Amino acid sequence: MSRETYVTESLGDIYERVKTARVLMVGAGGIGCELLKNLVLTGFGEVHLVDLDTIDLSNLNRQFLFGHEHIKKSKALVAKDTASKFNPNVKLVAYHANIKDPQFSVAWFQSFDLVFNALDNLDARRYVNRMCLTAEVPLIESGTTGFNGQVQVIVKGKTECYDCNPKEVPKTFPVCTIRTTPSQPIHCIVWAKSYLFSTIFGIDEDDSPDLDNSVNADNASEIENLRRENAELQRINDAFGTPDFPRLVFEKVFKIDIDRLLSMEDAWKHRRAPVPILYDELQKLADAEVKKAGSKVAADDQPVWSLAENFVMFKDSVEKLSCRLLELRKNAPEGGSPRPTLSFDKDDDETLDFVVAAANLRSQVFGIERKSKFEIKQMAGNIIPAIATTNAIIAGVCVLQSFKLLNDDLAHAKAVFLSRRPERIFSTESLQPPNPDCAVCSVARCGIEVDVEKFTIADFVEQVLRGKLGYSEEVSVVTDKLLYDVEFDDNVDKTFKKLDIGDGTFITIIDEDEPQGSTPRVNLEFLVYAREPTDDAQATYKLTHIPEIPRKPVRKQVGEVGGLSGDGELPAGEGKGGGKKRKAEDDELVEVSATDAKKSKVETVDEDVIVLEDDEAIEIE
Ligand SMILES: Nc1ncnc2c1ncn2[C@@H]1O[C@H](COP(=O)(O)OP(=O)(O)OP(=O)(O)O)[C@@H](O)[C@H]1O
Ligand SMILES: [Zn+2]
Repeated sequence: MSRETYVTESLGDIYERVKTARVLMVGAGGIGCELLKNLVLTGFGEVHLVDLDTIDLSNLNRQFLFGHEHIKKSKALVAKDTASKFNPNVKLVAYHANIKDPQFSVAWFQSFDLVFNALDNLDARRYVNRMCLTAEVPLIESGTTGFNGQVQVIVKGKTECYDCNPKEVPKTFPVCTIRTTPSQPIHCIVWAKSYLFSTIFGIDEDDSPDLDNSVNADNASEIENLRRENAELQRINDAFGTPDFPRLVFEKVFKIDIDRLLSMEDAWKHRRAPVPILYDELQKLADAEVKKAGSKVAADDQPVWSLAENFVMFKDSVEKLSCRLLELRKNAPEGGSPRPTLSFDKDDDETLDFVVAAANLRSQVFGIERKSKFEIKQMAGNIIPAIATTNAIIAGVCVLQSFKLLNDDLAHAKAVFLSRRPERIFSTESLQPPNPDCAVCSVARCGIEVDVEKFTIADFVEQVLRGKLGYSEEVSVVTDKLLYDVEFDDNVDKTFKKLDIGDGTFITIIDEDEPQGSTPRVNLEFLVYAREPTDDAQATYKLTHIPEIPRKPVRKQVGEVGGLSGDGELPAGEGKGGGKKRKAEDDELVEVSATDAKKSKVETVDEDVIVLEDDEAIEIE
């Protein structure tokens, strides 16, 4: 019997719909490989897949569409080639690209019946969520962490979207723990990865962290020290790429800075004082070890490296990364901005070696246990081991949920949770209606066409928001950062282009005007369409339509929660009051949230913390 006969027998009438379905799968990693296999074997008519990454050795244990011969090749293209052999009747189209690229427009999203997310980061998930809401295409969102997994069905206006529930708050470490009093290996790893690495290789010299906003009575001296250390590091950066550079960095962070810490005698009354380490001594130690062990020094990632091995790797990785960055800068377009930088990637051996060696050397200084490269890779990459079986189960659930959508049976679609609890592996929940306070789905939407090289924030605020749409002074303009509000007008004369607003950028307008007895208007989300530059002196714009922007509903009490009723429609007037979502467990999916700029601005006020954002950047508040 042919495959088609089996599928017809098991799926019955839905198969006709499956055969003609045109679907998009974003991400071809752990879940994506399993999902693509399922889609192809089920006989979905046309599957488009997007992944920006290339195949890494560490993917092969579970991403079974890839083999050794594919390492460094595009995940999307190889996944397509391998899976196309499973079922020649399925049309596969692969893109080696970032889903955020402008080529993937709203119209392109609209051309699909369904979108599947098989991603590994919050930023891309949120982006696809928004695109699907804008394009009004159903989204099946999935994720796994170790033995846990979940699938969520998202349909605009009918269910919660990905952002209806706040995501876990970023894990933070106080600045003083990281900078002055580390006591655990993770503190040294965070220092190496998020502070030292980005100061040397990541931050444009013109754009060093602005700490002014963060100075408060408690951390003023700390911030002052940090500022001075940054300035010193910048000076060392003048020697970037020269043979002296690794030594200068080493002496700065493991001797000069430590001596300065030691001068704060009070700090060491009740704790072990750090002990600086000396370049020349370690060089001697390393020479002796290299003589004995030859090229085997620090070759392995399982054993904990000796002090000398960490020293050798530190120098070696600083040299290699400096060369790499100089090469990037050499090849960057003249006057182009931003200047090239390097970012930490746990799968990039040279960046990992740097973090391992720098973290372990710092651990030595503070009398903390050193860790192996293998362990540090997990800690620095926030890795909970991926489990192939979890991915396979979740990918299966995604397809089962997609049948409900293709069959127009949203009422029977569910949010599905997989966990390792012995009494119940699966739990399900009815889909909840959108959260009326959600800043992403409970919004008005509109497209705006502009010449981004001419149109400024002032034009936008004056002509569009105040002139055309009747907003008051009390309004904030936000992308992934705050661009404008009544107290922040630094950007008013900047063009959209200068602020990185281009084709496909979302701009959110938050109404903060709360007239007596009324609520503010819901957020308005603009999607920018960049127009071909013209010679017009006037900065003009065109809206796709005049949006209706209703006022926010008056907040409901907790408990007024309604699931989808039998016919898949919302019970009239019901909203999500909260509390219905599965309770977070200790081992729940850990997502490090890059909350929207406006929100994080508020949330981190007065905090003396380092915030690890989703993109692993360091933010010092
Ligand atoms: N913006 C994006 N556009 C396209 N693909 C993306 C984007 N962000 C992430 N991805 C892809 O999503 C996939 C997620 O797969 P997975 O969670 O298995 O991660 P991985 O990088 O393959 O594995 P690991 O993180 O465990 O090393 C990756 O292949 C990644 O390249
Ligand atoms: Zn929402």
